[in-house]
Amino acid sequence: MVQSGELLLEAKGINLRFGGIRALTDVSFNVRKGEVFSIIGPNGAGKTSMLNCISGRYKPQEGEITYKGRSLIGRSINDRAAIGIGRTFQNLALFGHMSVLDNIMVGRHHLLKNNFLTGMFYWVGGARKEELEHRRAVEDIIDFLEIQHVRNEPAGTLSYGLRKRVELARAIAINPDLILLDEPMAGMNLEEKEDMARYILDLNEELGTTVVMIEHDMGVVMDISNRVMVLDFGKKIAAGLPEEVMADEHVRRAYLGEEDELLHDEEGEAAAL
Ligand SMILES: Nc1ncnc2c1ncn2[C@@H]1O[C@H](COP(=O)(O)OP(=O)(O)OP(=O)(O)O)[C@@H](O)[C@H]1O
Repeated sequence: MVQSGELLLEAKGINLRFGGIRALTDVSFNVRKGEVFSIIGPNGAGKTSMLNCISGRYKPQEGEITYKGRSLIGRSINDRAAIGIGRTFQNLALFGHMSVLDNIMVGRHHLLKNNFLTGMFYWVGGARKEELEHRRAVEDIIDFLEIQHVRNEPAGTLSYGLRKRVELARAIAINPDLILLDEPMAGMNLEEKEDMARYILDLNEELGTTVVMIEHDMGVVMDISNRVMVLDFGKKIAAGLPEEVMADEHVRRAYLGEEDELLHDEEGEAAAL
């Protein structure tokens, strides 16, 4: 999607510690409206911690995060969902015994205006109309992600790739302007990865949702990201266009360690000859 340049999310000087562990050190970055922004880095680099600071799961000891120009610090997780920040998790967090449809309905709960009292006037009040609207919105999401064929199946019986898609559906159900995806392709086969990449791009291009994504698959990152930020040991070591970041010497050393090992092996072999 074309970037409008308008800032949607801004993180400044984020510091997050767990006892003696420094998960994030002075991390600053911004995400523009309409971008696909990827966060990459080796295991333990602080990627999920950063996502958790945005979604409200973790509270940084120092730093500021603003969304649409308003501070997020001090806002609850539900509050952040209500202002349009959706997320998926690294490990699946679906209700396995519930149907796909009901799992996605859970995502809409915070949008339900009617409570128990108005619920008593279900047939005469607006509650029925509201529920119908929600059902329609959920059906649209089901169509969008092409999961009609499993809509009534218990989520726990689906293949891994389909469960990840249902999780994405539930995150979309809150009508997010910003969606945080934690390793959306992890554990998927090539075909499932290609499908997921297409859904993320459709979400971005057709629904205009801004995406912040953690992903280990470099092919996917290069293919679908507008910009990439690299974390290493809790610090930002690079940010920019995917090709710039991949060409960065520091990043190659930190992140593409395998390549260094390869070089060492070649050197080792050469030395042994
Ligand atoms: N709740 C927590 N309690 C204690 N330490 C934590 C907690 N969450 C994260 N950490 C630590 O913070 C550091 C960063 O972890 P984080 O999960 O953010 O990294 P990551 O880049 O997402 O790693 P991975 O790619 O393995 O998922 C690690 O040293 C981790 O052990």
